[in-house]
Amino acid sequence: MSYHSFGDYTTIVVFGASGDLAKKKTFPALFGLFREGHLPKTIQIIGYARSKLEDDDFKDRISKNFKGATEETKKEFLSLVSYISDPYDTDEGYIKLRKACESYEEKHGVKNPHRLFYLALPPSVFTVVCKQLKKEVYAGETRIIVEKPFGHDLESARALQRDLAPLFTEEELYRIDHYLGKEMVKNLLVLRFGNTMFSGIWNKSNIASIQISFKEAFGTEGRGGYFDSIGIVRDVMQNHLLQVLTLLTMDRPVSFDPEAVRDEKVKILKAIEPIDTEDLLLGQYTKSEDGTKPGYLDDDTVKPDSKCVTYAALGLSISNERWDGVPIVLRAGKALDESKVEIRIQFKPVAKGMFKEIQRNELVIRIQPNEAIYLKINSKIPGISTETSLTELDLTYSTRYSKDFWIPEAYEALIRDCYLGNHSNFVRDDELDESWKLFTPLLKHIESSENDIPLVKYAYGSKGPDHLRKYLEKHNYVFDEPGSYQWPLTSPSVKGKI
Ligand SMILES: NC(=O)C1=CN([C@@H]2O[C@H](COP(=O)(O)OP(=O)(O)OC[C@H]3O[C@@H](n4cnc5c(N)ncnc54)[C@H](OP(=O)(O)O)[C@@H]3O)[C@@H](O)[C@H]2O)C=CC1
Ligand SMILES: O=C1O[C@H](COP(=O)(O)O)[C@@H](O)[C@H](O)[C@H]1O
Repeated sequence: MSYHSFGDYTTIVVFGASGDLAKKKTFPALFGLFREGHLPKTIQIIGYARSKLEDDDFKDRISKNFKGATEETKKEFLSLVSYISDPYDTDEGYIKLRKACESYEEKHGVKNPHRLFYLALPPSVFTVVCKQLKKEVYAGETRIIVEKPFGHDLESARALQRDLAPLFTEEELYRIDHYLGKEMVKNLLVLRFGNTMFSGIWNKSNIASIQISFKEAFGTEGRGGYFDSIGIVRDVMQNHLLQVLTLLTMDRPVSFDPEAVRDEKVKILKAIEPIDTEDLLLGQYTKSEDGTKPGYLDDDTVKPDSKCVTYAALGLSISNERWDGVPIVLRAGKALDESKVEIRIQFKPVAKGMFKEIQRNELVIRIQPNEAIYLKINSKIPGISTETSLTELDLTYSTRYSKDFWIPEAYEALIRDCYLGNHSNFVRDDELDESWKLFTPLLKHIESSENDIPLVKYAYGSKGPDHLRKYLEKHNYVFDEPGSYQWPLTSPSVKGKI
């Protein structure tokens, strides 16, 4: 597939360059791409923010999180970087920016400028920055990476879209959902459509339930103030988990062309039924059992009686020929027992007949940590035993692939895609609209002061609300019988009878 890549003489501007995202993700990703030879050594990178910083202080700040940096590569990369400190809402900074672009382009004889703008900014300033950019710095070919959140609900997302649409075409906008840059998420289409054994069984006749789960072993400590008006549903479900679900359930696109992929994503989003507000499990974490970790409400930056949801499980259903009747659960929580994001697809039971006990097949796709795909299958216990055991076909990346493979971080992958002009892993306007249409009624229901939504308390470091097991069973998920599945199998005592 060929895209229109930006060339050797490109200017990358990071707005909000003094901020947290720029320091933790954007600049380390630019450095990672440079280190791996995926950014030309001739580009220029400009950080823009209001904070008064000397160039050297700025460079110190952004390079703290660089990985795999030798002094030499770091120095080489930082020699491409400069910093402009000016307001977002007046002309002077943008005029400086334009001059910096023009003198660089003139020096290198660039006739058709290539300029990439990364907005690592709070949404309150997106529009003003975009207006100024258009007025003062727009020239040649422009690409703009916009960070989430793209709105707080359907109405605000549409308002933002209305503000941006007259300024930049959809072709110029790259809305980041960083889950689309994760290696295993990028593998979903190949896994599904590149394997007859999967594409043939990917439907209601064979699949009994689907779960997508997001677990974080840390709470909102220090970010409570930000999180309190967001909640876990808006923070990771309306965007990251829904994106994963669309790739997992959409029909086969005619090609990997970005628009072909995104057309199918929009179709499947339209087929998802409105979320049943009676079918929710919502929770908020309390202190850890040993009292060493704080509860959500212990954070001084959140309202003392906050009803903010830090754990949610919700059921979805898709009304189309492929998925009708298959229960789908999205679940996400902060301050749990582990950090893990995975997809579980459980298959329908095989006919018993010849077996007294036989378990279901399950396909697990672990997005992080340690990417893996494993399929639980029944097999005869080796040797003289006539019993079956549940075992797996296992593709764990760390054991299958040598460490020489460079798996880019999500932000590295996405900035590279934008540079190359590949929109596949960015969120299109109609996709965004559909996702808000789906989630806004649920968010209104949860956040309305008239609805006294029950919030189940769970301890920091636990598996989540106690009711979770029952909730999943209600949605057709069958837990392995205790002792029936063990990994790795080290003794022949695991059950299952022929
Ligand atoms: N931090 C993270 O890990 C993630 C962040 N995001 C998103 O990325 C964007 C940036 O995030 P983050 O870097 O954490 O944000 P920050 O709050 O650190 O803001 C970035 C920069 O923007 C400027 N800024 C902050 N508040 C305002 C304001 N009210 N008016 C004008 N300028 C302001 C500040 O720079 P100065 O004052 O110097 O101009 C600040 O350094 C946000 O949209 C966020 O939701 C998405 C995923 C993860
Ligand atoms: O967007 C967000 O994602 C992170 C989780 O991202 P991951 O790549 O570490 O899985 C989450 O912690 C944060 O609250 C949310 O805003």
